[in-house]
Amino acid sequence: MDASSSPPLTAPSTTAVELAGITKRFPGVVANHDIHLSVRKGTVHALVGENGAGKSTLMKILYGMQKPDEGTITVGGEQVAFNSPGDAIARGIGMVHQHFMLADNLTVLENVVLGSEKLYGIGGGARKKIKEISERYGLGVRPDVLVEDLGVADRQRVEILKVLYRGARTLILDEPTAVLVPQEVDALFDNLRELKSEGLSVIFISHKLGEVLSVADDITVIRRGTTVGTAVPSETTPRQLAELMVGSELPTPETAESTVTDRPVIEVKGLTIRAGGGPSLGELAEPASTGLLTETSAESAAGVRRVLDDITFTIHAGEVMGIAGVEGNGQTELIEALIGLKNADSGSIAFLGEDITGWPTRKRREQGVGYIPEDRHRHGLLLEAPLWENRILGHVTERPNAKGFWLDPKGAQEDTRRIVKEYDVRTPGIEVTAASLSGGNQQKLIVGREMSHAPKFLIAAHPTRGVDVGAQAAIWDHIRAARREGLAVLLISADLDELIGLSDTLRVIYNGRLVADADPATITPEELGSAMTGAASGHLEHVDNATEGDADAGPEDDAR
Ligand SMILES: Nc1ncnc2c1ncn2[C@@H]1O[C@H](COP(=O)(O)OP(=O)(O)OP(=O)(O)O)[C@@H](O)[C@H]1O
Repeated sequence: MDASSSPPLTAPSTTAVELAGITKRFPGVVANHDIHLSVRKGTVHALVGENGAGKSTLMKILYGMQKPDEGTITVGGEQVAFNSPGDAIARGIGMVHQHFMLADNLTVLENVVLGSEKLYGIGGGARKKIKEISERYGLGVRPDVLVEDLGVADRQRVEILKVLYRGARTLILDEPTAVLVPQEVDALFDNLRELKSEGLSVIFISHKLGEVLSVADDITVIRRGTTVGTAVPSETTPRQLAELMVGSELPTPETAESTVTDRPVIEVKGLTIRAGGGPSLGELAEPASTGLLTETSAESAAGVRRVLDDITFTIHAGEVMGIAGVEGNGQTELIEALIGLKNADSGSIAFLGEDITGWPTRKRREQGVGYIPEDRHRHGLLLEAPLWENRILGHVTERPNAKGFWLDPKGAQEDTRRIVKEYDVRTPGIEVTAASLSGGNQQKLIVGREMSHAPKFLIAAHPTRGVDVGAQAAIWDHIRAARREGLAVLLISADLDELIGLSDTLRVIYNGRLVADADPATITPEELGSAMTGAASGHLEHVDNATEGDADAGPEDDAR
């Protein structure tokens, strides 16, 4: 592709992109029905709607990943037909996916030029162009750092730069703020304003309606596959926007009183995992993610880096303990150690008074540990299997999926129907594959499955990621109801409103250590965000791990 093939800056029309009468059918579902979307140049245009409303489908059509059954696409005043993302890119359409697609072991420059070597070469020319784009839009991207050394927000900026490098004039951002802390969201919005001021357009998909109202110039609402209207951000409240999405009035959420007891359900003492160490127990395990942990306090004097460093906590029946932290600070390893996918180098885990440190994953699950995984595609679902088989996943030996030693498909199928109904999973049936569900509906299925086994301890990683506001409230209600019955929950979430709203106790993880406690009743998302990035805050009680509890993490502790 040639950079000069992107549309000229001064096209006569003020409309960047127009989708008209778009219809797209899948077996049993009309994903888009006569959709209209008109994106003005130099604006941020938000696309909102419930899970399964048809947002991703519409964007896949605009990005050339899927072909519409009916309707037209117009870019810069000219009607186009895309057969592939390459065609869309050539017309100045770029997409930043929710799951970043960068290669960790390559530099920023290598990642950016990969597949686009013809544009500006792979050396000086490319470096110059990257610097130029970075400066022009205030992205602060350095071409020669390794992607694995970058945090989530920096990776996102590299993704944005990558599409700009390919000549994008309209950028599609799919839930870009789901993984960012509030300060990073502000920085992203500054970047978007820079893009706008240069005449570029952004299509912004998000379930966070407050953010939508603060950043969008125009809003299009999609309901059940059809455009139901537009909203003017300055004249709309988040609640009104949600009601427009749903098509009815929203119930006011109930306020939840504390249900915390003094009965310990899970007791973790001195849990330590060194980088690269600890073979996995489960067949689903993945290699240790080192994330941001490249230096500083998690490194012992002996030079052995710890991705989890002397973690000690207790969660009681009826308690939700939230852990706040920027992604990559040890959360993944903590979750995997608790569910039995990763061995600890030292420390112990007790469940209802019994030491389960060496137990395999299946035994933990059978005894009442529920698990909503971080990455639903990798650990939560068999994408190509039907919904009812996904109901069985992780619970092969348990009722209603098994009778004695035998699988009970009928039992699983019946119960899948119940989950679909109770958790409002929008699907034409239980025989369709998990891959054909929208992202939010996949998440609802997983939450429904895990809650159905009446867990005593639930490991909930981003339980409502990608889920719309109505479904989020419903999932919170399910978790709160189980908490009243004595469920203990470890909640890890990038959504700080969720952490603050759902947690009884709140702790901050940084460089593999629990560094501070926060009171969910008084802390604000901004204060919590600062604490997560290592900054001090008056509303936090800083914890000295070494003196907490009676854990003994071993002799190497002295080295710190
Ligand atoms: N490849 C496919 N095969 C079958 N059905 C599909 C496929 N892709 C999407 N669908 C269906 O089309 C509808 C719209 O899905 P889409 O992913 O566009 O929703 P969405 O608005 O992006 O939802 P979410 O907010 O949950 O991401 C859903 O009912 C979904 O199940």
